[in-house]
Amino acid sequence: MPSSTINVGIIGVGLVGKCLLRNLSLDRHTKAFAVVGIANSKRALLQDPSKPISLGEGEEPSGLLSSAPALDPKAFITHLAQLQGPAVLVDCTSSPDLANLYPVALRQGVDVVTPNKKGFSSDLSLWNEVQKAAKESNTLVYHESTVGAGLPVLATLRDLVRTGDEILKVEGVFSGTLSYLFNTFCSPTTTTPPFSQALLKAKELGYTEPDPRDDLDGMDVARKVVIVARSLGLPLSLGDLTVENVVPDVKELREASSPEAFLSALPGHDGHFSKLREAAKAEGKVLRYVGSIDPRSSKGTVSLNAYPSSHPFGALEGSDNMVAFTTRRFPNPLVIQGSGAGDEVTVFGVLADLYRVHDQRCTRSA
Ligand SMILES: NC(=O)C1=CN([C@@H]2O[C@H](COP(=O)(O)OP(=O)(O)OC[C@H]3O[C@@H](n4cnc5c(N)ncnc54)[C@H](OP(=O)(O)O)[C@@H]3O)[C@@H](O)[C@H]2O)C=CC1
Ligand SMILES: N[C@@H](CC=O)C(=O)O
Ligand code: NA
Repeated sequence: MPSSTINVGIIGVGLVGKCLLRNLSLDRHTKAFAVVGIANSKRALLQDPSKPISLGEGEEPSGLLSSAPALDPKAFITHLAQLQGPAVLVDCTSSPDLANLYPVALRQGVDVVTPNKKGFSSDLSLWNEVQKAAKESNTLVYHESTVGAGLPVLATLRDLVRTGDEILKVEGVFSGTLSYLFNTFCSPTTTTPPFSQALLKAKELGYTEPDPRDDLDGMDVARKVVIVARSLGLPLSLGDLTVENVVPDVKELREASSPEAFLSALPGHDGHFSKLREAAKAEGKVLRYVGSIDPRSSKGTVSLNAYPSSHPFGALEGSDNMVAFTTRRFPNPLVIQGSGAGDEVTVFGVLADLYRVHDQRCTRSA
């Protein structure tokens, strides 16, 4: 009897994972997906597909997990592998340790869908191992939300590459947080908040990484640039990129002992960012944090630049990302634009990936 339902295990039920669980609890998705496991960093609830886990109105994942046993990530994967029918591990953490387990899941026949950038931007050996494990075990890996949240950046790239286009340049505003920060902090039309306040707002809106220093030091954008480069077939790693850290070079910020210590020291350095803004303004420009890849030279850069407001990057608003692919077919670049951070837009990409798996698994076995 062909399966029409995919068993889903979600590790990480914070901002993104909780929003995913809430979406998967809606009637429109329950025919296609049964949530058979959820976990945070401490506990895991495993369930039979006949009694899928769902999150009702007003319920919190912490409530569902309160009396669950301790998480053993390998046992979580084995639970998925042993169930009847196709299964997907959805990693909604930012943990490198879980990313290291993707090959283990794939080799047990469990597909992987994730917005976690760590696994695809860290050691090239892990990237290669993931591709090899997926190929050899005929399993699937999708990670659209690792770049531009749910915006169809990687799907478009895959189509461009697969259909034989030649990518000449990829350039973009890849961070929802930094886009929001510089769009509001450099707004020529509205009263601008101090930089540190804009960051707190970005955190409140769910745009930042669990540790906002990962956004400000450029590493989040660098990871996205590496993922795009590798998706293009370039063997780039973080160490190959030139990355501009926007955190002022002072000990209390660069060596802050915790995210909280960093956030409480930042207001003392608002003047640093105001000076940068005023210098750009004096030239009629605004600040934007941009990543670019030149496939011909295999070089990638991530930096804070000044653009006139008439430039497409200069005209961005809110948390918008903008990714421009200049290719042989598209000498005037193919441009993707839209909100690049936040729970709903990230979950859009994760759900779209889950439906990609569903299309292939449930058609294949039918
Ligand atoms: N926010 C956004 O706009 C976007 C986010 N992403 C990515 O989505 C992922 C999740 O982000 P977000 O939901 O904001 O993060 P949160 O910090 O809100 O949630 C993280 C969750 O992962 C759990 N967790 C952390 N480490 C482990 C571990 N080693 N094993 C098991 N569980 C663990 C946490 O558990 P506990 O509560 O117990 O600590 C928590 O449930 C990140 O990789 C992020 O980069 C991607 C695109 C956009
Ligand atoms: N912190 C990230 C979230 C999405 O990847 C960002 O701001 O872009
Ligand atoms: Na995306």
